[in-house]
Amino acid sequence: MSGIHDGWTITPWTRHDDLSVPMFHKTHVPYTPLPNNLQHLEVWVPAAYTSQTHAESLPASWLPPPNTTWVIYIHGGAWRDPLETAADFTPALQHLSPEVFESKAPVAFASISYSLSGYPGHSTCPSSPSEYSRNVRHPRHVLDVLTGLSFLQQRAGFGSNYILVGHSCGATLAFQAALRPERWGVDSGRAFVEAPRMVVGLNGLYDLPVLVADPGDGYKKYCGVYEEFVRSAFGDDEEQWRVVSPVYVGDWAGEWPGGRHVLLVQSREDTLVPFEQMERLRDGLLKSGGGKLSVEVVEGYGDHYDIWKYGKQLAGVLERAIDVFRL
Ligand SMILES: N[C@@H](CC(=O)c1ccccc1NC=O)C(=O)O
Repeated sequence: MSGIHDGWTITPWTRHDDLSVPMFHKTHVPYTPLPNNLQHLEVWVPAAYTSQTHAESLPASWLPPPNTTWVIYIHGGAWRDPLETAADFTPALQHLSPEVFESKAPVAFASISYSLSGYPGHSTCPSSPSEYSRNVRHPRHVLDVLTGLSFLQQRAGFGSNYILVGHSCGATLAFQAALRPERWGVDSGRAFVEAPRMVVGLNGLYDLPVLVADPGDGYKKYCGVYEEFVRSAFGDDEEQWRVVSPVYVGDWAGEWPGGRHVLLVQSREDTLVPFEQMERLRDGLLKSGGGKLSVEVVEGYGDHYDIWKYGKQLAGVLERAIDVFRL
């Protein structure tokens, strides 16, 4: 694990003083042995948790303490837009209140990049058929996320002590990643991945058949776009669209036994994702989540991308999530 091909040790820590508190950052850490262009992740750890608060660098092999709670982000972009990346998490890290780090329980952050589906019609960055990282289909997206989580867990040893946060299709992926991995064709004997105790969904896509067929007033003009990206990511078998949608999970308590908290954030001003997507998942979680899963809904504000673009709103959501998680 610590050989020369290990993605953790080949990637240096660099110090960043432009975030809410000084942090050490690893960028583009490959989480699989022969990574494509998108199979990498970002890591940030507050400098206060190192023994050298004022140091300019750390040994690349350094790891935060094993009792650290991790907050791990999955970006959106309809499973296909290369302009949304793991770096979308940065504005939130700039806006977090420094008080978050005054607790004795340390917090670190990661953001996972993953392979995308084809987007030959992108206005500025069309995919070409030869780009391996931009021509995958489900379950590759969620398997990449699970591989990234497993990579981090094997190194940093945090187990289920983490909050998985996703925006838009990243929220879909976060809930998929919380379910038993066998669902996505992972052999449980080989897949060392522990589910999160908390998932935070931001302006998420949770019911793909309804999104494509009947998204409601104000959203019908996007039916063609929804259908195009759903077909690109999940293929033409409409039964599959149901199988992959979190809304149709019949037994949350059984499929995510370690789940303790869900926080759903949706803006009514979101011009791309109908509010009803969140309401349908909320109802499903309340119905079969069992006694151990708490579900909280927060109304967000602004348009679809505003929540992460102007990091203040996402920072507030993370502060709330960390508070609930620590209860
Ligand atoms: N920028 C994306 C559009 C997009 O991300 C999107 C559009 C409608 C509903 C949800 C979306 N994103 C979810 O991840 C694209 O060009 O496909």
